[in-house]
Amino acid sequence: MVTWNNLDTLKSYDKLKELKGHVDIKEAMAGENGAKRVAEYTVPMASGLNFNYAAKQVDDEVLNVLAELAEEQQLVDKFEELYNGAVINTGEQRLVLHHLARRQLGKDVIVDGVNKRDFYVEQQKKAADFANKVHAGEITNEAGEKFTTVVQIGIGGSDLGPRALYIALENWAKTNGFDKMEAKFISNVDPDDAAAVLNSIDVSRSLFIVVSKSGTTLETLTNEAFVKDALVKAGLNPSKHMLTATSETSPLAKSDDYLEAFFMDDFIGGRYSSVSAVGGVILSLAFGPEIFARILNGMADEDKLATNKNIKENPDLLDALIGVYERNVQGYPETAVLPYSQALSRFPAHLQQCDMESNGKSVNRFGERVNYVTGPIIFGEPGTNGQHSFYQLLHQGTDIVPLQFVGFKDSQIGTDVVIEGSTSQKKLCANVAAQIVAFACGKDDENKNKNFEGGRPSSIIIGDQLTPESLGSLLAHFENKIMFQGFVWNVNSFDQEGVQLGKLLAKRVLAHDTDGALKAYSDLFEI
Ligand SMILES: O=P(O)(O)OC[C@H]1O[C@](O)(CO)[C@@H](O)[C@@H]1O
Repeated sequence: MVTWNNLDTLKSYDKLKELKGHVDIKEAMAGENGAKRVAEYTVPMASGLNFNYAAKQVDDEVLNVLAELAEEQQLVDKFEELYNGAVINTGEQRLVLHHLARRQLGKDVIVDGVNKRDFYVEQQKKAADFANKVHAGEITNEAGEKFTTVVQIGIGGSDLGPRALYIALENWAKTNGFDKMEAKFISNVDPDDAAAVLNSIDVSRSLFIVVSKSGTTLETLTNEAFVKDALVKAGLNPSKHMLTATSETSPLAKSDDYLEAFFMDDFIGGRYSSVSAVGGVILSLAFGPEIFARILNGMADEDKLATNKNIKENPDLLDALIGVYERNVQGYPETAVLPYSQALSRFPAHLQQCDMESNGKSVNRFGERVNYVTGPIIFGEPGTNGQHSFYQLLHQGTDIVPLQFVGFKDSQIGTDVVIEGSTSQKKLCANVAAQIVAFACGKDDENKNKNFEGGRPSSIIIGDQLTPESLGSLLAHFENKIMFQGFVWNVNSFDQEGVQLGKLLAKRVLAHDTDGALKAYSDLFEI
């Protein structure tokens, strides 16, 4: 049986606070010591990935206390409660079942007589069957022509994850013959977003998936109407081009305006929903069902590692614990995710929602304000581009920002060129290796303007190539890291009350039900 306690009630946390500044990473990474750490401080992940934390400010003493904290806070036990169907989402009194959508880790989870694993598998098969019929030309447009393009209409978790995963594999799919359909995304209520996509495709050959778990999101419903208007103006019947992915209780579920409806339930939160129909329909249409299945397999293999109570064999838990040490003991408010892979260009954006909408909380799961900091600010861009953008601050700024690099030995397309003795891929990898050492070890210079203090922590997740499996394992790693950190902070990582007020005020503006500052700002836009 688990107990839910605040971080500052734990004896291990008191011990951890005593270890502030305990490791001078500049010293620890110098010379051959550094080489030994790089070899020692690494944990295998799934799908051939490895989590290397040599440049993080930890040693065996810190790691031992982190292991005590994991045990005292019952982190893996709480994960087991979650995947066995406990009501972990206390804010909405819901189960949290996104792991079950990729593979069953524990017991059967039965809700209202329905086996939830069977439900998820059934919806994945429905998406696969539909996609196969579209690819085979069995489902066509009214003129009998094959559909060539699929457009997802959604926002937040109904956009960010699926879009990041599509972009991550788009070139891999083209290189390996899995590019079945072109995919596009409409998310913002800004009319230019939808108009630009509509202007870039042949709407007569396009399918549109209206993706909204709630079925009530203003931007998505507005963009659905925007697209329907374009279809009608093109002389097309929208109901022959529109699909929906929504919860069974949403208003969209009852509409017959759709060629097909795919369902998710209330137990997979939007920011964790790429494994549901939210990601499954568009990825199965774009790449084929087997590729979506391979992503899920990569996720499931990483989830399995997360059930290990030995933190040195559990990369997701270890990364989470080091992040708590950096946030709550070292006092770093931010962290950056820096993938040295252009294909992961939207992955940091997805992690911003996944992490900050999960752990950006100041009350615990019982509604009591906590007296310690919780979720960090997440940002990031692919390398090497970030080096020409915000790395100045990362290297010489007054704030220390812990860094999370991701890198691959091989590119996806394989086209490369040797210039001055090295390929572009080698240049990319050389840069990320160099950055880790530059941040950790710095460079002494009498000219303080040219001095690099070093002592700036980073980790790297490194793999051979970004494939469906390694992408899945990478995504699961961060999802599980966020979950474990939420357990440490005793917050509910699975609701999002903080996004509701803005929506309500926007509705008041549009209904001209405003006063005070709200009216004044509305007047500025002549609404
Ligand atoms: O899928 P829906 O219900 O349209 O919600 C879209 C997004 O809006 C939020 O509810 C708030 O940002 C997210 O949690 C969610 O992913």
